[in-house]
Amino acid sequence: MDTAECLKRVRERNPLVHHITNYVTVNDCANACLAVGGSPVMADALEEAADMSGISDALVLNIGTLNADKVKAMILAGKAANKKGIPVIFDPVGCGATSFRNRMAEELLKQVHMAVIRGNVSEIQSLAGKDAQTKGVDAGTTSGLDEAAATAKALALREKCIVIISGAKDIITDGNTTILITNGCPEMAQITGSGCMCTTVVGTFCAACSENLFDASKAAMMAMGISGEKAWAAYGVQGLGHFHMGLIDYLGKIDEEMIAKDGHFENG
Ligand SMILES: Nc1ncnc2c1ncn2[C@@H]1O[C@H](COP(=O)(O)OP(=O)(O)O)[C@@H](O)[C@H]1O
Ligand SMILES: Cc1ncsc1CCOP(=O)(O)O
Ligand SMILES: [Mg+2]
Repeated sequence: MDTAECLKRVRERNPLVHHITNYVTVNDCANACLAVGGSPVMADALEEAADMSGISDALVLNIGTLNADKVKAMILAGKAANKKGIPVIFDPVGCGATSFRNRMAEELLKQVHMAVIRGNVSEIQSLAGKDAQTKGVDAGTTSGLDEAAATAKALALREKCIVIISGAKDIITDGNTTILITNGCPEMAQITGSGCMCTTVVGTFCAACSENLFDASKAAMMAMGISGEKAWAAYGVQGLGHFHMGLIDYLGKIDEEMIAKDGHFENG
């Protein structure tokens, strides 16, 4: 499925995307989902997490501000999502920073089948069992592109899922096919929420195009990167606050023509 077709489907289908996410960027994620054409719902109560996933088209699990109860809700929602056959998209925020986070992330992978895992390089290295240090929620340890791609592939094969490492070039792999998205701009790493929004956008595209999660992930990462480029060009001069809002503006403005013309990738 080409990228323009993926975007068209998101807008036609207006999928419901259940999120259990952090309290730092929750509003950014809800607005990013709406802007690209989805319908977000944030629900983390133990009493309703499974029911909400039961009426949704995808589930996004983001451990940015985790606690023991939130993880229990994630497991209930994740199992309901797996049972229903909707994709679960996992953002292992801060994995590699503390042992609690590492243990909880491992537990989630044990209990729930994730369709897509999206994180920065040290988060994915840590999840893959490599020695990695995450600086709070920011990529700590770095790695060459080839080494990062090898780690992503190994994790994708181990978890039977798609793995995305975001960065200057975003790596997307299912363990067999690997591509690099070259859209985006360095300033995206300067605002909190660009990673979380990426995961939300991936979740929204996967919800609408669940028959081809690789193409959906590719289109979603392109949409995010293109929106970042255009927002920086339009609002960067005014500063990071305007850029932040501009990113959501462009997630709403992006259309089939723009994604087909401005989306760039290389084979990995
Ligand atoms: N140096 C860079 N050049 C281009 N795009 C970047 C760069 N750093 C981050 N991005 C983009 O910013 C978004 C968030 O990625 P990242 O900063 O790795 O996530 P996180 O916030 O989870 O650490 C992605 O769309 C990614 O492509
Ligand atoms: C700062 C922070 N602290 C806990 S979650 C969070 C937001 C992380 O967002 P992102 O991964 O998109 O930078
Ligand atoms: Mg992040």
